[in-house]
Amino acid sequence: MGSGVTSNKDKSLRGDQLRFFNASSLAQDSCSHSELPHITTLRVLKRRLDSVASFMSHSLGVPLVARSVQLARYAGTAGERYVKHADSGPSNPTRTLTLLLYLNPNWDVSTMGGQLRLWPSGEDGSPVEVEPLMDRLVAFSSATLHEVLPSHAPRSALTVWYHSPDPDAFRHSLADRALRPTIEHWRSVPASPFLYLHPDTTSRIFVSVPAYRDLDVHSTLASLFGRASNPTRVFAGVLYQDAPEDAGMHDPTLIESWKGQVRTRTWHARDAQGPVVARSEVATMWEGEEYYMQIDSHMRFGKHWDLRLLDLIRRCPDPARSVLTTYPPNYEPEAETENRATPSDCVARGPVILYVSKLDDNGMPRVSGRVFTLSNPHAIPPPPLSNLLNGVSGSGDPQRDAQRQYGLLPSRLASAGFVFAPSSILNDVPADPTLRHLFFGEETLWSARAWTRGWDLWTWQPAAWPVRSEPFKLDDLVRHRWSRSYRRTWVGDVKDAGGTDGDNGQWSKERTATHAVVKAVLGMPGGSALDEEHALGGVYGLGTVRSMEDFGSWSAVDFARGQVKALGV
Ligand SMILES: O=C(O)CCC(=O)C(=O)O
Ligand SMILES: [Fe+2]
Repeated sequence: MGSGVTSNKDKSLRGDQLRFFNASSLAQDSCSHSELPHITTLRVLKRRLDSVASFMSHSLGVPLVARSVQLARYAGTAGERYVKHADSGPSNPTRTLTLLLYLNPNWDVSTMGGQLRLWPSGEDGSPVEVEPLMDRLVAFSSATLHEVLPSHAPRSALTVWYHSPDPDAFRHSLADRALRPTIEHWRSVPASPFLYLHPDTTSRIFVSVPAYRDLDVHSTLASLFGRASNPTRVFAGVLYQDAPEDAGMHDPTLIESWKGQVRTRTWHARDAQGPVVARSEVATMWEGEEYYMQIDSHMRFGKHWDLRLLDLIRRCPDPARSVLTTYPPNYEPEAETENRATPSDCVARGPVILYVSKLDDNGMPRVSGRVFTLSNPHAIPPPPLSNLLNGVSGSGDPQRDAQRQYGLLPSRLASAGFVFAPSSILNDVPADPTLRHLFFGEETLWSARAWTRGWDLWTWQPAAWPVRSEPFKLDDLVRHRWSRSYRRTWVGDVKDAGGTDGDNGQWSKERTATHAVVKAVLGMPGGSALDEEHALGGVYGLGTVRSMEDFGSWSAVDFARGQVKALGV
């Protein structure tokens, strides 16, 4: 297979040590036995680069073939560097596309240097710099001038060069087209290639789990801890709202290994007052963990979900004021396996876009989620893929950069069933315990409170994530069991007890009063008078950083008129 280690004679021009592999033999299993584990890893990484190249090849209509694979290591002991050069030239006329994947955990550019500097628009244009962070992928035309700045720590990268018969055609179609992807193209993108595992090794996560007579809650916890990279830094607060006949429903052995990290409280199901009140109760079990995650009691988690969320939030333009949220895809417990990836998981889905679909009969905004497609009128355009072409430069617009570089998409609304945010959100936008018996309406109200207090809402593209031997299955960060038929529900129990919509009992009265508060805070018709807590700037009211009018435009709801606006594409 590959040749041995080589290096350049003139270390001042190029100070790295190199190992080359033939792109096809890498794919064909012709290496020595002792090398096999490394080759397997390389193969996984290379396939990841190949899928990016294949996307670009399709988008631009230019065939691209992987020729050579290079592992390069700058020892970092003597400021090793690589001076300005292009990867293609007379000796390499068909080299077209350079894809680089950095393999440097814990890279700190302020002490280690080692940036890749590129001149995407030629030597007269301004250069862009890319930090060689773990798992970061950079793509550029091989004709682009670039250099590696002096490295003061060991710095490794995998490079694959792709060749085409006509590199100029490739370059020009890159330049001509902003690469506005069609949905077919976009769906074939291996999600965010920029996921990197530069790990946050200290943050703890508090997970809020209100449970109503849910026999799935311990399996949810087992998945939560079992699939985390660092389960010892995960803590759960569980509120069981159970009836006496539910005794024995929760198998303690499922959470035995983590019981020191599970804080519990139990209410009689009869005393349940809906999810918002339950979330408010669970919040009292928080003990200062840095992050807050709000989930439902019937969820499953993807491998390394903790690291992945910590990574994602760090890449939001304002990580301290950002909320990651989504309506997760469904799971069926019957289909659960260790790997949990089903054939359909191999198809890249778009991100889920949340929007207010209607106001219901009680005037409560209903939130819906749709998988993004270009034809979906509720869609926010996907990140343009031009970032793949000329290095990952900052555009000066942090929102755009987040979108472009990391597959983050701004979200109009937050879902109640999945929120991940710095735990300061617990102080800033606490669950409102006065919202008794509220079900629909919670999400829009909480979103408005968070947004007007300056919190940004984000969702993400589902990522291709290497899972065991199946490198490119989509392993979702989180899944949710959408069917309610397997369990008692709070709404169902209330109805059985006579608390239906037409009922004149206490429950209906209280719920109507709650709806009036929701409407009042949101500035909708039919609201009640606002008390101090719910007034503008009050603990359960709107914030003053952004206006409700702007939230209306953002979420496409005319709250004052009580109308849902049509969303433009
Ligand atoms: O490692 C890098 O950032 C770039 C390396 C490079 O330019 C090369 O090996 O040709
Ligand atoms: Fe290079």
